[in-house]
Amino acid sequence: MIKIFRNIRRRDWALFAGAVALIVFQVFLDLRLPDYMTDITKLIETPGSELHEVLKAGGKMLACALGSLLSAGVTAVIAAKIAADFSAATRKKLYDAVQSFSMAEIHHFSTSSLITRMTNDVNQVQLLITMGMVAIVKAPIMAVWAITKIAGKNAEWTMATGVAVVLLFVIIGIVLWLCVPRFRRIQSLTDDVNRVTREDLTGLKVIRAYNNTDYQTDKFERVNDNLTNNNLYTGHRMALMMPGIQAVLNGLTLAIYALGAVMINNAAMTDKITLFSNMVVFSSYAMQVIMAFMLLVMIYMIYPRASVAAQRILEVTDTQPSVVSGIRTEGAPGQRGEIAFRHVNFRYPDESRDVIHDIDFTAHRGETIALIGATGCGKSTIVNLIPRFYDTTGGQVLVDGVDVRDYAESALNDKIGYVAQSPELFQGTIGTNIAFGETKAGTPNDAAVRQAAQTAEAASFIAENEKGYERYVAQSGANLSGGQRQRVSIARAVARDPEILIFDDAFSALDYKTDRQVRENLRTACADATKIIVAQRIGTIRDADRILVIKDGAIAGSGTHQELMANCEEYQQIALSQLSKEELA
Ligand SMILES: Nc1ncnc2c1ncn2[C@@H]1O[C@H](COP(=O)(O)OP(=O)(O)OP(=O)(O)O)[C@@H](O)[C@H]1O
Repeated sequence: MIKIFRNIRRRDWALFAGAVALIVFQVFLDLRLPDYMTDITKLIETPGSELHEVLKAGGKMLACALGSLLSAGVTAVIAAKIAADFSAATRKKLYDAVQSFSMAEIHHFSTSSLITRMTNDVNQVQLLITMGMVAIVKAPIMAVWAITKIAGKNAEWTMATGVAVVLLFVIIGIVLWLCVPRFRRIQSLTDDVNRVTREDLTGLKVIRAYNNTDYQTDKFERVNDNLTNNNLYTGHRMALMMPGIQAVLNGLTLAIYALGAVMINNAAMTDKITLFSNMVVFSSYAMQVIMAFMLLVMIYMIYPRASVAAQRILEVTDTQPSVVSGIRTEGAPGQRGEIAFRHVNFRYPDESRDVIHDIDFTAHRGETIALIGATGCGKSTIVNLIPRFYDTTGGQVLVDGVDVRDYAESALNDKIGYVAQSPELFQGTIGTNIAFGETKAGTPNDAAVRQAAQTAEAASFIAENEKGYERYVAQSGANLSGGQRQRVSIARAVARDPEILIFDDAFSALDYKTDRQVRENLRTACADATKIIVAQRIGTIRDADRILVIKDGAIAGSGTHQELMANCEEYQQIALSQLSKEELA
């Protein structure tokens, strides 16, 4: 827990020191109140006392109360500021950590859990700082100070206060024993609610089309009920605690007054008023002692959840990304657009077997290399190793003669234009989406954006809309068709003018005519770039310089369309399943 407080900014520690001074001042003022009360009682007891003397003592009491109020207000403002700064810094740290993660870490934590950790978990720790900071500092100071004030005053009353404190601890102990394990579960149960909600929202169309709203609703209700029941359990027990504490408080006042009544009754006439005044003063100090312990209770209520939240945050920020950036900014001299796989194997984290085996091929500058094979055979996995979404578990991937692991992340990314299987667009405009890729030369300019849109056959549909490149794109490109999204994402890759273009099944939503046209455009506009094309359609890849046939994660055949038709059975099967013999001839 303490480790997470390193995220408190240095200048906020200075504020914290100021808050501690204010809290000490506040406790001092609070504990002066009973002293002035003693003065007033003494003045009333003393014959001949003047009213203005009583008013003067009363005025001091009022000033102390107002001073204490003001200090408490300023302290609360400082605590809120420190907590808000802490949250901002922690969220930034989490964001940076997530940005540095490879797909392996993202899958390990899961997207929904990462979102809960960045929002809800940070809020829990923020709450602890806002409410707990004052309590943690104030409670011990107040308890010790108040105890020294009452110590040695009266054995019976001190004993009653001691019993009340012990009772308080017993009540709090029992409630916390029951609740802490449940507090610990709240965060993971919140993860579950987020996960199901996210799945519901992203799959809304499918859920409705399959009349499966009830199934998903059941799923949601289950996780929602788990969280609700957990909250109810802790809520009910915590609710019992407050009346318990109240009873102890009232019981203590009653005990002090009952003991006082007996003492006053047995005392000589002259001592009765002094004893009465002592009793009133003692009971106010005793209340301060109890209040100090109640402040600690508040921390106990927030601490377990905040502690779990802090652990979850630290799990993310302490995780070292499995893909670590190298330092090379350039490839081997004279090399450009060269990709070489050297006996590459790969196994996904937590899986028991390799999904690709001994992949070995070289792609030269300007070549088009295609990967084809049955679904799930490992095509995407192979191309994902080039931009280092994952690192190989055996062998080497070289770009321009240098192992991809040796490149600085941005230098490697600069060389690559990647088009994913499901095109991911961002909220903005068509123009901002195509110009999305930063390169060494900066953001692609308007001319590059327009040229890329031409190459990707996107220019015509962009021109159809009156806003053109300023047309609004919703989150994930939800207001564009599948084919339009694919064309914008192809244009985005082309606009970077990269050495290497990777198309992971990126033509699947295009009609045959557009598919052919885009490939022709790429051949001329990106003649220098090495193109790696993953595809399911023979038509998309038959003109490639080399086609790799992938079967069960290994290369089952390699050559041109003609060569493979002549000597690769797997390729022939795929080809004949899609095209007639005449078309293939
Ligand atoms: N993140 C992952 N964790 C574990 N296994 C995975 C992961 N992603 C993919 N796989 C598995 O790896 C194998 C290869 O998947 P990959 O996506 O590379 O196939 P593909 O040939 O591109 O398929 P498709 O043509 O259907 O897109 C599959 O068996 C798949 O289940």
